[in-house]
Order: sequence, then structure tokens, then C-alpha cells
Amino acid sequence: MIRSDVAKRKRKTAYINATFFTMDKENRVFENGMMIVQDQFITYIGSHSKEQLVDVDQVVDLAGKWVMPGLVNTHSHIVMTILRGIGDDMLLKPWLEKKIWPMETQFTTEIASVSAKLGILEMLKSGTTTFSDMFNPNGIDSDDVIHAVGETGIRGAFSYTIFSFGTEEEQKMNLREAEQFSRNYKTFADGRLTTMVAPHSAYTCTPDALTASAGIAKDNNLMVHIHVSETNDEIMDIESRYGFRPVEHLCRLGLFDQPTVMAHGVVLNDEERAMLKQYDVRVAHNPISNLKLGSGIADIVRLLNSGIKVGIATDGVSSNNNFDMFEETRTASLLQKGVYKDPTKFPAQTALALATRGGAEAIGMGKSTGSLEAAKKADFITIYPYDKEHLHPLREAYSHLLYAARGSDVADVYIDGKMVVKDRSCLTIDEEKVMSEMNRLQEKLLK
Ligand SMILES: CSC[C@H]1O[C@@H](n2cnc3c(O)ncnc32)[C@H](O)[C@@H]1O
Ligand SMILES: [Zn+2]
Repeated sequence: MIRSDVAKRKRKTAYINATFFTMDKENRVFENGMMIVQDQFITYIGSHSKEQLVDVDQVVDLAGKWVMPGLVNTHSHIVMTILRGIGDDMLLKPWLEKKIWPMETQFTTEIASVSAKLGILEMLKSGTTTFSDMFNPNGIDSDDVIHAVGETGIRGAFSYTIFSFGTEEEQKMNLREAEQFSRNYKTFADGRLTTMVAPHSAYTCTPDALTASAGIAKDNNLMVHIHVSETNDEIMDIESRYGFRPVEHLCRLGLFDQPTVMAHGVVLNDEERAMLKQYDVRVAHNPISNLKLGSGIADIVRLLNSGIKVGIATDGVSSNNNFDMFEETRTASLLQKGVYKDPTKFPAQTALALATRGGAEAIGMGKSTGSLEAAKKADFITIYPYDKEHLHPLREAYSHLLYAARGSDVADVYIDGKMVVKDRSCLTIDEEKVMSEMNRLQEKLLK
């Protein structure tokens, strides 16, 4: 090979000696396996192979580590991270109207950017490599905030929320800006970030705003992200205002004509599940937020049996109160067992598949991430179980990943083949600075 060819050839790295949990459709696990990453992509995953090592530039020995795809958080609000600890123990409606929205009107670009960085820092260090987020654009420079998100190295969709609040002119401006933002950043940060069209809900958006949202999504070939059927109150409210429950109301307005992710889906009947399946609407399941706000428990077993795509999600940290997807996925599994009084519901393979591949498919990123397979992006995390008492005995590792592991067990995180967390230190975010700025900003906000 002549020198210029060597320079052009993409760098190849082999990761060896780990146990690889691929989370692919066959749920393959390779003990003492090997994964080759060329540039951002996985080119090989399987058992150790000398032939595969021939033209490798670098070998990384992950002896004793467990490797799995990065987790996919399908519904969050990182800009709200400053509100952690604010508004505990309240029902959704008073929580939003009396606590959260009044606070959000005081948000600045600095609050939003530092919140976003702290939220992503927590996500990355607890193993989330992809997220789908809705942010309230009120009072902030959303261009600055998405640039801050881009610098962290995370993958995902960051969506500008549409509300029908304020004067008619303000509502029109919100729609115009949402469209502009979703177009401008449809492909951003080396293709790691994209956008969706995000009307907040059927109760905060007029039918006109919902129809306009559907139009923006269609014109720009974008997905829709919206809160739906979170509480009984919401069902009664929408039914009394429009004569239909939220799912049918949104469907009639054309919202589901584009691929849609609905957050929550706590209160659904058989007819609605059939409609969601028919329109390929996906559900982001937020078990801890739903419990904390006293909203209820989504029937995930029925959703999955109806063939609906489901992902796991945290929601914001004012209603959670963390971004730990290991804890969230475990809670999702335990709740279905408890509700059905059947411990066979939601076993480790189902739950972990939803937290990874299923979540990626739900948010339209299933071709590029969510499992360790050749041709997918190299988004993966490592756990070193040997010095962790709660992961011993080591043998039943798959079980431990659901029933025993925590976000803080994650050692290293790679996105697009690049290391973003190394031995629990984030390489893309100044951790101490972000935490101290967040404390200063929250003190100021609450004064
Ligand atoms: C941060 S942008 C979106 C908007 O949504 C509000 N919000 C946060 N969590 C929930 C929830 O569980 N249901 C409905 N709305 C929620 C948040 O305060 C923002 O204003
Ligand atoms: Zn939400």
C-alpha cells in the first residue's frame, strides 16, 4: 500500500476480550468476543478472529468488561434539569401550572445551556448515548442551546416545543420558529443530532396548531413528538372540549400521518391501541415520572402484544428525579410483573431490548444505533463488574444488567466510535464547572 492510501484508509480499532451483549434480534452474546470499529461504524462483531486483526491499527483490551449498546432515552427535557428537586409530590396539572411553567418563564439561555450540559453529563455517565428531547423555547436562544448539546457528543433528536399560549401573533411566531429550528438542525453535529416537530399536547395546543404541526412534519419529512394520554384528567378534558379522547382527536387532525412518538400512553383503551398500531405511533414509556406525578401505570404488556413499538424514557428530572436508564428499565419491568401479578412478564431480554434497540426503532434511529451489529454506528458502553459487589456472582450477567446494575456502574462510553466517557470521567464536558454553574443558577432562580 502506498503512503497516500494508508492516510486515506479509515482507522480500524479492535476491541477484544470482553463479553459483548449485542441486543440484536437474536440476542447474541459473545463471551471473549471481538468488535471491530472502522471510523464511526462497527464492521465486525463476533468471536475472536485472528483474520479480522490483520489490518487493524489499534487493539483495545477490554479484559473482563461487559459491553452493550448505549441506552436510548426516548423522552426527556434536559433544559429542565435546573428544576431537579422543585415541585415534588404534586399531580401533573398543578405541577405544570403552579410550579413548572411559572419557573420556565424565568429561564435564560444560560440556564437552558447549563441545564442541557448537566443533563447530558448525567445521561452519558449513566450509559445513555441517544436521547429524544423536547425543550421549551420560551426566553432562550435555541441556536445557542443546540450548539451546547452538539459539543457534548451525544446522539439524538432535540425538538422545539409548540404551545398555543399567548396572543395569536405569539402563537404564529412559535410555529414559524419551530419550523425554522427543525429545518435548520435536521442534520447537525456531524449527523448526530436531528429534530422532530413537537406540539406539547392536545391540551396546550389548539386544533389549528396541531394541524399546522402535522403540516410542518410532513413538509419537512420529520417525526412528531408529543405528550398523549398521560392522566385521566387529560382524557376528560379533551373529550369535553372536542368530543373525542386524545388519541382519536389527534388522529383526526392528521397528526399521526407522519411517524409519531407519544410520551406516556398511561390511559388507553383497546380501540386506541388499535389506532396506534394502525398508524405506527410509538410510545415512550416513562414509568418513574408517571408514578411520581401519580398519573398511573401504562399497560406496556398490552401495547407490546398489540404490536406497538415501545421505548423507555425518563422524562425530565423534576418528575423523576434522575436520568438513570438502568433504574428506569428495571422499574418498567417490575411494574408490569406487579400489575399482572405475573413474574414472567417483562423479563430481562424484553426490557433491555426496549431500552436499546426498541427505543432506537421507536424514535426512527433503528438503522443506525441501538444494537451492536455490523454497519451500525459504534455507540457502546462498558461495565467493569469485577470490583462491584452487587454484580457478583458474575455468571448471570444478563440478569444483572436489568435487575442489579445502576447507571454509576458504567465505566466508558463511545458514540460514533469516539470515546466520550473514560473510566467515569466525561471527556466532552467540564464536570466541575457545569455543576458549580448549575448551583449558582438555581440559587439565583429561587431567590
Ligand atoms: C421542556 S419542553 C416541554 C414542556 O413540557 C413540560 N413537561 C415536562 N414534563 C411533562 C409531562 O410529564 N407532561 C406534560 N408536560 C411536561 C415542560 O414543563 C415544558 O414546558
Ligand atoms: Zn415530558
